[in-house]
Amino acid sequence: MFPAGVHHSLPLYDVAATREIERRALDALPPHTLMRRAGLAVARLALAIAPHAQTFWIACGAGNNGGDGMEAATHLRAWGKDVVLTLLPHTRPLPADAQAALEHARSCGLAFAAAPPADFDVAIDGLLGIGARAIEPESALAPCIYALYGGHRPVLAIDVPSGLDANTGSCTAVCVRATHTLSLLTLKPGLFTGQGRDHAGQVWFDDLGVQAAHAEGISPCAQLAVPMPQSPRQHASHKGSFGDVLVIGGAAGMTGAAWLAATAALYNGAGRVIVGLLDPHATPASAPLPDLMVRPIDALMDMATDTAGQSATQRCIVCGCGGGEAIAALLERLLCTSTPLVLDADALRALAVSSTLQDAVRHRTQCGAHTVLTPHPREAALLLATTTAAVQSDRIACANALAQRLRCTVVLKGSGTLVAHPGHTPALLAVGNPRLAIAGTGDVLAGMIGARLAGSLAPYDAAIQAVHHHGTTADRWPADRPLTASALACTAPCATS
Ligand SMILES: NC(=O)C1=CN([C@@H]2O[C@H](COP(=O)(O)OP(=O)(O)OC[C@H]3O[C@@H](n4cnc5c(N)ncnc54)[C@H](O)[C@@H]3O)[C@@H](O)[C@H]2O)[C@@H](O)CC1
Ligand SMILES: Nc1ncnc2c1ncn2[C@@H]1O[C@H](COP(=O)(O)OP(=O)(O)O)[C@@H](O)[C@H]1O
Ligand SMILES: [K+]
Repeated sequence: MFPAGVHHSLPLYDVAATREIERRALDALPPHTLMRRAGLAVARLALAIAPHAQTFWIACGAGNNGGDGMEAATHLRAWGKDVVLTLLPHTRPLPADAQAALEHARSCGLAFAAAPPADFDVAIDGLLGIGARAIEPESALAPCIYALYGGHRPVLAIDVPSGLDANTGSCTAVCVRATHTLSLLTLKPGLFTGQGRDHAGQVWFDDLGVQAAHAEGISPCAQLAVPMPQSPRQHASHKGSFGDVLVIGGAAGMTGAAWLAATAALYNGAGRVIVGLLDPHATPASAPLPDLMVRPIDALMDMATDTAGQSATQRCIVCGCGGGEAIAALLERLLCTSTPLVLDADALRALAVSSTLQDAVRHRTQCGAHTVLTPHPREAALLLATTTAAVQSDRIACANALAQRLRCTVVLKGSGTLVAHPGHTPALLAVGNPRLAIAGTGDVLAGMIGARLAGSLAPYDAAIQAVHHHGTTADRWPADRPLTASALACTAPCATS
């Protein structure tokens, strides 16, 4: 058992895959072994979370998630704790494993209380696991769910917070808000994206000793990603070794967006950063740093579209940050180059309404050129001709669909950012926090990706590394220091992290 998050790259399995792994394990092990292991793991974690707690409320549903809770109860009771067990009313018999757990609990002297305790030190949520359907507000489950987390005590969710969709991280307003979740057998993607991070709290993982042996041939639906460590720079190098980032954007009133992307590219290791602003009145003197080069937009476009004399892989174009409507007219030319491209913001909006530009993106890939799109959910919805709510209701599927449709790398931003790339398992990064929900942080991410592409990283790796740096920097930001996009732009990744 260990905490899952930013330190380990781990496969994520959806419910169908988890059921198959569970079936194989159940076939291979003596009856009830898995649930006994699950119960012990839950009890151990509950005690680790609150070593001095005395009263544990274990809320059990009528499925196997409840069975895990009953097994946990037997251990906590044996360790001298006061255990209050409740069981949701049910009309159908319990599944066989849960029924065995119930009989085991009774044989250990445990009885079921008619109602939740008036007070408790720790609550354990065993109401619903991967068998959950969305809980409607009028559901008979609702009062129990509110009572679980309404006491402001630690809440340990077994496998999945009750009501959360384990595949997508979506839920209704009635869903347990846990402080900790112990994912059993497999790690579920819904714990890390959409609304999952708000409901799961700190996620722990226990494979019950079986996953690796029984997952053979079963593909994960995503990978909880940790980037490859960055290699230190060679001594025998020069500024050309680290590539040029060309930033094209910054229409009138939005020049800040281009400066943010450029600054982030500079701090993230680009050899040179050259900016072409679409605002005709902007002057080179307006650059926030003397390190940034500024060219008239026409000159920069000529430079961007002329790859003679320079290896195209040593350059990257970041396009669209504050680009306004003017960016659309430039995109066709830029898409014809073989230079790696990061398309953000207004470039994405232009792409969404033009099938010609979309064809050009696909064509680039056929020619071996790299394109990275960095939509937030609203931009992804425009590109997929759907609604933002539909994107958020299944972020993994939408990121995959967009990457397949446009045959390029897609970074779907937001809580639990996804990096999808045709032929790769989507990467899910459980980093970042709501302090990033401020204007300009997306421009910073575009620049961070651009610097890595200019440094010749493959697009999937460049995106994962940049999202990880962007998110972990925000996660480590001192609580008493305001996080702004410009401060975030001026952060450099460690060579070995
Ligand atoms: N069988 C085993 O030995 C093991 C089972 N495990 C546990 O088993 C869980 C899955 O068990 P189940 O498949 O029984 O599923 P659940 O325990 O999630 O419960 C499914 C039951 O709840 C009902 N239900 C679903 N949504 C509802 C809603 N919105 N309102 C009211 N009732 C609702 C269903 O009709 C069904 O009766 C896992 O999440 C995990 O906790 C794991 O511990 C591994 C071992
Ligand atoms: N609640 C959140 N949790 C984690 N990351 C977030 C959250 N809100 C925003 N972010 C991150 O902040 C960035 C915002 O990007 P974007 O919406 O494009 O902003 P802008 O267009 O203003 O630059 C993205 O990288 C996104 O993943
Ligand atoms: K649960």
